Amino acid sequence: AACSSKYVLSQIHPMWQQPIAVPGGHCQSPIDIVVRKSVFDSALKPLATDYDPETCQQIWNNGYSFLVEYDDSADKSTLKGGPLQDQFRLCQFHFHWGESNAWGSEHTVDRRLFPAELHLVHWNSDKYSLFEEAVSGDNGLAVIGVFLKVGKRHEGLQKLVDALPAIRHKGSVVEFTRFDPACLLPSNTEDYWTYHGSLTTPPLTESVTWIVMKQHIEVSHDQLAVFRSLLFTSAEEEVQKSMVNNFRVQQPLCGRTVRSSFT
Ligand SMILES: CCCCNCc1ccc(S(N)(=O)=O)cc1
Ligand SMILES: [Zn+2]
Repeated sequence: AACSSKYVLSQIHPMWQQPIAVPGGHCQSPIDIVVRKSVFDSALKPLATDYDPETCQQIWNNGYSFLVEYDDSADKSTLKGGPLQDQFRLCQFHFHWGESNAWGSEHTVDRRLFPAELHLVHWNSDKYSLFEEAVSGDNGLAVIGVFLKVGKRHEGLQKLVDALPAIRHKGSVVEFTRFDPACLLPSNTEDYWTYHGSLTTPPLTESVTWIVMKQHIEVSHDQLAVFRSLLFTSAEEEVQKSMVNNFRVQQPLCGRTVRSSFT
């Protein structure tokens, strides 16, 4: 399945701008990871993240999710190793979640749904000079996916949760500094699945090396409830819609192989 990275036209579903069908896309994301069909690859290395909290700049509501954005004008917060040959720069992270704890993740593992999923978005700074170029370029992006489960309170996440009421509406931005995203990674960063896919929201370009961590992180019910207090809508809109179920439906594998770094 040749994974092109050209822009693909997609039908936009009124509900959540949910692209439901993507003609011409054979490497779309997210997918269901069928564990027994994944192929162990001993050449896969542990992830090597090197994030500088000083590059953290702002947190904002873009009407799909909330994003924490990093200064990616230099190689200061980087990702290497894993399945990657090149060096990638962190540009942002965000989440996807459900209206209930029963669903919300984009990827699934043997059809198992998680209440939420974290995406750490990086672009290939060996090949490209801007995120916008890498978005539609081959081997342009690397996204780390981390599943969230409801359990004990995540102390590192709380600083981010406390900032959310200030960005309730679409388009709101507040300064957000000195946040180390490494605190959101699971303790085990050796075990992951990896496959070639796409962005899960427009432009849906097939430029992503996905790295989905096997180990989840835990957050409390109350922390996740604050995610759901965000709104899809801007302050001016008369009907306010709560920001929930901002995940894309699973896409066909189209013959792709999912590799695992563990047996
Ligand atoms: C050209 C401007 C694109 C902005 N948005 C990029 C984008 C979309 C989806 C994902 S995801 N959900 O696949 O990680 C990451 C980044
Ligand atoms: Zn995402």
